[in-house]
Amino acid sequence: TGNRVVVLGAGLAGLTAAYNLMRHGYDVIVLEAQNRPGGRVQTAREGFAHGGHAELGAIRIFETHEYTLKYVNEFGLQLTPYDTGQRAYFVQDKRFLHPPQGTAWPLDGFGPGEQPDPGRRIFEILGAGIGTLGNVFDPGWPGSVPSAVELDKHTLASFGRSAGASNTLLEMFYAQEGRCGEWNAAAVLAMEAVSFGNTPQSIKGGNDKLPYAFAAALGKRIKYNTQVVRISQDERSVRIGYWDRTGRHEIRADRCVCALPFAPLRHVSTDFTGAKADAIAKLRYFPAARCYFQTRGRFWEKDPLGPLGGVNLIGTDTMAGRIWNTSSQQADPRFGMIQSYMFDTDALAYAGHGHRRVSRMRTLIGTLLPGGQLLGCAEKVWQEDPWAGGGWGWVRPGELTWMRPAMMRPAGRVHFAGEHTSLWIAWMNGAIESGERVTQEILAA
Ligand SMILES: Cc1cc2nc3c(=O)[nH]c(=O)nc-3n(C[C@H](O)[C@H](O)[C@H](O)COP(=O)(O)OP(=O)(O)OC[C@H]3O[C@@H](n4cnc5c(N)ncnc54)[C@H](O)[C@@H]3O)c2cc1C
Repeated sequence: TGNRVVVLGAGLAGLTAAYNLMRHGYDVIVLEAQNRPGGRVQTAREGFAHGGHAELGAIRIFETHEYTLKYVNEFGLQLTPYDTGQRAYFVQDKRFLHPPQGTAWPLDGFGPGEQPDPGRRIFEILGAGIGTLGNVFDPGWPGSVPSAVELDKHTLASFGRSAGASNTLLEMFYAQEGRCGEWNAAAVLAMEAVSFGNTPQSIKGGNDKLPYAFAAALGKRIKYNTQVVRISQDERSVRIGYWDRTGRHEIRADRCVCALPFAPLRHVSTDFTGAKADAIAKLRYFPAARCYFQTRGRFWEKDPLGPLGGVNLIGTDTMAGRIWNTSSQQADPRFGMIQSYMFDTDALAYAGHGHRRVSRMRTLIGTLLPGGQLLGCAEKVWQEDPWAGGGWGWVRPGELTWMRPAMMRPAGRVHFAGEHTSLWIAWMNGAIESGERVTQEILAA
C-alpha cells in the first residue's frame, strides 16, 4: 500500500515515531530486542521494600523539556519534584555545605580571579562558550557557524583550560555536574543552552510510565524479544532481517525508522556508505552508572556536619561521583533512597570492581554519609548494556561538524532517530524530538 513503516527500537525515539505515524494512518510495526519498552528509561522496583523505586536511566525532566512534557501531559501522567534541597560537597577530603553566593570555597589550588566566587567564574566561562555557538537550530549547525566549528575542536575541559580555569575550578564543576570534562565542548554547551532549567521533576511512580503509555497505545504493533540483524534496501522497499524466539525472519516495508543507538547498530549488517557508515562506526558511548540504596529512615538528617537534613546532593571527587537523595520521590516516608551517579572514569572504576562493586559502594557511601542503615540495592552500568553501549552518544573533538549531519540525514528509505541525532543529547527530550522529526521526514517523503 506504500504506507508500511518498520521502526527499529522501542526506546522513546522509536515509540514517538511509531505513535505519530500510526496516528497519521501508517501501518507501523516496531521491532524491539528486549522484553520491555523504554530502552534507557528503566525503572527498578525489585529489591526495594514498601513500594520503593529507582531510575536506572533517565530521571530529571526540566521545564525546558517541551517534547517530554508534551507527552507527559498527553498521557495524563503526574510529575513530582526531584531536586529541592541544598547541596553539600566532599572534595579534597573536606566535607562542607554549598558556600553562599560570593563566599570563598574551602578548597586549595584555585587560580587567579576564581575566589571568592568560583561559581560565578564557571558561569562566565560557560557563558562565553555559549555565546560563540550561533543559532544551534540552523539545519547546517555547527558547520554554518565558524566560531562553533572552532569550539568543536575542544573538550569541555580543554575549553575551560584555554579560558584559564584551574584544575580545582574544574573539579568543583565536576562535583556539581558530573565528570563531563571529556565531552565535546560544542555539543555539551549547545545541549546546556537548549535544555538548562531550574525545576527538575520526574514522573510520579516511575519514569517508565511514559514508554509504557506509548506502548499501550501501540498495542500489538510492538514485537518484543526481536533482535534486528540486517537492514537492506533497493529503490522500492526496505528489508529488515531479525531473530525472534521462532527463528530468523525478514520483513519488507516502504520505509524504516532506525532508532537504535549506534553502538548496537554496529552489530547489524547494513549497506550504509560514506559519512553515515563512518558515523555509525565512530560514535562513542559515554560510560555512566547508577547505584541506589534504600535506607531505613533519612539518617543524614542527624549528620554531625550540621544541617545535612534537606541536602539533596553531595558532589564528590571520589568514585561515587554525585550522591543524590531521591527520597522525596518515594511513596513511603519511613524509607529513604540515595544513589551514586557516576560518569566517565568514575563509572569505569566502579565497573572495574566487578562483583565487589556494590559492597565497595556501600563502604564508600558509609564513609561519606556515616551512621545510616543501607538496605536493598539496585544498580546499572550502562556501558555493559549491549542494547545501549553506554549512557549516550559522545563525539570526540572535531567530530561534531561532520558527524551531526551524517547522523541525522536519511539514507535512502531509512530515517534516523535517537537522542544522538538531536541537540538534546543525553535527554529524553532529544529522543522524543528526533521521533517527531523523522515522522515529519516520512510525511514529507
Ligand atoms: C544513566 C542515564 C541517565 C540519564 N538521565 C536522564 C535524565 O535525567 N533526564 C532525561 O530526560 N534523560 C536522561 N537520560 C537520557 C535518556 O534516557 C535517553 O536520551 C533516551 O531514553 C534515549 O532514547 P532512545 O530512544 O534514543 O534510545 P534507547 O532508549 O536506548 O532505545 C533504543 C532501543 O533500541 C533497542 N535495540 C538496540 N539494539 C537493537 C536491535 N539490534 N534490535 C532491536 N532492538 C534493539 C534497545 O533495546 C532500546 O529499547 C539518561 C540516560 C542514562 C543512560
